[in-house]
Amino acid sequence: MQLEARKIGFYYKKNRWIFRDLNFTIDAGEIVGLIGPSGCGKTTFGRVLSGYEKPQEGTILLNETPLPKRGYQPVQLVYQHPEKAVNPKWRMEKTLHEGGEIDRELLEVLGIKQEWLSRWPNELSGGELQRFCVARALRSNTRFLIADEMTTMLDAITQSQIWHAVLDIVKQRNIGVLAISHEAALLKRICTRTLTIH
Ligand SMILES: Nc1ncnc2c1ncn2[C@@H]1O[C@H](COP(=O)(O)OP(=O)(O)OP(=O)(O)O)[C@@H](O)[C@H]1O
Repeated sequence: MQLEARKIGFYYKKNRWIFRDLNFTIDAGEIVGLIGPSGCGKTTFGRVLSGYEKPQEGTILLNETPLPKRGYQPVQLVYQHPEKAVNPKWRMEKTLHEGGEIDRELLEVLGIKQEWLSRWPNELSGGELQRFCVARALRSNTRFLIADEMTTMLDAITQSQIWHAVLDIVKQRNIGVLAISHEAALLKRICTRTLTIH
């Protein structure tokens, strides 16, 4: 299984390219770091790679096939602000169901307590909420995970617990991960290779 960005170009404002002619490939089971200065386009790249934004040029291919237009997306994105990624009017159980059948074992690995399922998002800490976003993203048919500053706002212990769980799961399921982060030390610890955007 391979996720490929082939000659992609993207802009928000006509002809003001954020990137162009960009090629990138990640294989199943790889954990690739992406680092670079603020504003260089890392988040934009993650959004294009996961199918949230459509590039003006080039294609995103999963095993040589374009990403599905609808239905469950095999490339999942988890970003920095879990509070913006969940519906504030849904209890956590419903949010989890958005990702399909609830996998109890996954919840346990991620340290999600049963009693949190009946809570509203604003009744959880940032770290607790992020665990739900990770669980929702790691449904059984997820093949690649884009983790965009996934643990940046969390304390060191929570950061380490979440990454520990994620690395366990992706290893078991041979999921590829693109980890976007400002933290070179974190990327050095978890990644098989790291790319730097200048
Ligand atoms: N929705 C948008 N509309 C217009 N311009 C945008 C939009 N989102 C981002 N940009 C611009 O695109 C450029 C790349 O932004 P992006 O968020 O991808 O960078 P980044 O490398 O992830 O930055 P950071 O490390 O600060 O998160 C920036 O100049 C930003 O101002």
